[in-house]
Amino acid sequence: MGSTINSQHVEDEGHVVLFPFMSKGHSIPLLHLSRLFLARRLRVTIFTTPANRPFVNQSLADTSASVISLPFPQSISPKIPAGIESTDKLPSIDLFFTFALTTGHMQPDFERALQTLPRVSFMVSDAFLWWTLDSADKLGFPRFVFYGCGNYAMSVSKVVAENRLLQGPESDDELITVTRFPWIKITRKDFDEAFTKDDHDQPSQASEFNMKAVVATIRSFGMISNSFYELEPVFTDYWNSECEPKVWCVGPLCQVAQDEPHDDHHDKPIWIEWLDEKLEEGSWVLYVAFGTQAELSAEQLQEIAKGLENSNINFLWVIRSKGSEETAGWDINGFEERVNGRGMVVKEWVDQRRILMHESVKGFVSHCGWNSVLESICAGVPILAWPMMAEQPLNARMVVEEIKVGLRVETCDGSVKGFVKSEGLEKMVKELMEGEKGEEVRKKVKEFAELANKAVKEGGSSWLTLQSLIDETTLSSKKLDDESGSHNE
Ligand SMILES: O=c1ccn([C@@H]2O[C@H](COP(=O)(O)OP(=O)(O)O[C@H]3O[C@H](CO)[C@@H](O)[C@H](O)[C@H]3O)[C@@H](O)[C@H]2O)c(=O)[nH]1
Repeated sequence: MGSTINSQHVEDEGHVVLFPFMSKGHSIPLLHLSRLFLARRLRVTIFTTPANRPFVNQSLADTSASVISLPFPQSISPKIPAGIESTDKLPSIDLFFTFALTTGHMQPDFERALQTLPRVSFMVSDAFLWWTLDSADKLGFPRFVFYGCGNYAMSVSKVVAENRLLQGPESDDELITVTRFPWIKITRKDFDEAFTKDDHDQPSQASEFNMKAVVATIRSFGMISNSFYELEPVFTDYWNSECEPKVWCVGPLCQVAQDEPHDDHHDKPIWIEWLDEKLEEGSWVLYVAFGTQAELSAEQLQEIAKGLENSNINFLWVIRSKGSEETAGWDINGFEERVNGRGMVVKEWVDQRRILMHESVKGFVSHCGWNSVLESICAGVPILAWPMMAEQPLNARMVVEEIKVGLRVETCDGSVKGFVKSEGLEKMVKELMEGEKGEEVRKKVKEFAELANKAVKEGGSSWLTLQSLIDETTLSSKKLDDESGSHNE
């Protein structure tokens, strides 16, 4: 799947337009998906914005994908600082909905650009770019919605919303049975406050945005899920028998990168060298990282440092590069000196998948962003689940309670997104790396790693699903061409 695709080899079997949402967690999987389309001989055009273009270009440098950037309409929302075109660069995640709603102003430019392209067979655009459905409708091609999350989170959220389950209990921590899946219990805290505290007389930006995304999803041709059937069959079957539109599981998309070669002589960051040393010593390493969006307070960072230091476990901790202000207020240098040799702190962008695949890495403290969950599963590394926002609490339930490939960090008040004291982290880190429960989840995650690998190989469930998606859409597009007598350029 990770083979080099160059323009000479691509035959024009159809043309797909991709429009990823402007955040790393949403763009990375769609960039992987574009490689799969290229490998199936489709022409690929990707839309982005000027500030995101270098990342897209770099990710697809060895391919024939065309990249088009449209201006980001920053002037519409002066609260968004000039030059910020990605949610992971926003000064605060509180600006998320302003940012997401602003993207709607890109529609006229998007449609003008689409009109200059060869006939489009179909489009895949992020669920957060709801307005792209209208553009596809106007220009007469089907739109697939890309949801960055898994089918468990999608299905549970749908059942909870439809049955108004969050409105019942008095306390935010009270367990609520998810009626359609009665073995699953959630709390109000598993969901973002933006959605649970809405005032009906004055709908929030969050509910306005949510409504637009949901309505556009229902009207779309299909949904593309970064998951594989064997990971969550109950929830995929539920969706495809009781909900619309159909979901097509074509993941885990991170597997696309599995065969990408690393030039170890010229491309070996110090943290990989450090992991190599640990492997030579025969020591295991815990990887600690919380994705590209999570905002941790200085106090929380301090407790993490203390917990890791006291655990006596080797660790590699990646702190978001944006966060120099996040690390203010605690003595990171003193900490690094004290754990020298046993722990490493990195404040740069890393190749997370490469770290997880390293043989020395045997555990992952993760916020349970869906990409991190999949990357950990594919690498056969068990997770210490520490959800922080968005659908991460549901992903954490899936990881710990449903497929049992991880344990949960201990919050000091027992609540889903509560503060974690150093003792709660230390205890669970030791359990994950050295305890019996850790051993059980390590065994289980390796079973899923094998299933993930099979799913994307030729003849596997995701491989076949992708083929049927392409067949269905490109055949109908060709039929339209034949009927109208037009041709692809
Ligand atoms: O230094 C870094 C930091 C991140 N990553 C990659 O960036 C992605 C991060 O994605 P994810 O783990 O899903 O975390 P978020 O960035 O927090 O993702 C957002 O998007 C996800 C997909 O919709 C949601 O599941 C999350 O809740 C939401 O916060 C992963 O592929 C990581 O491998 C790197 O490669 N290097």
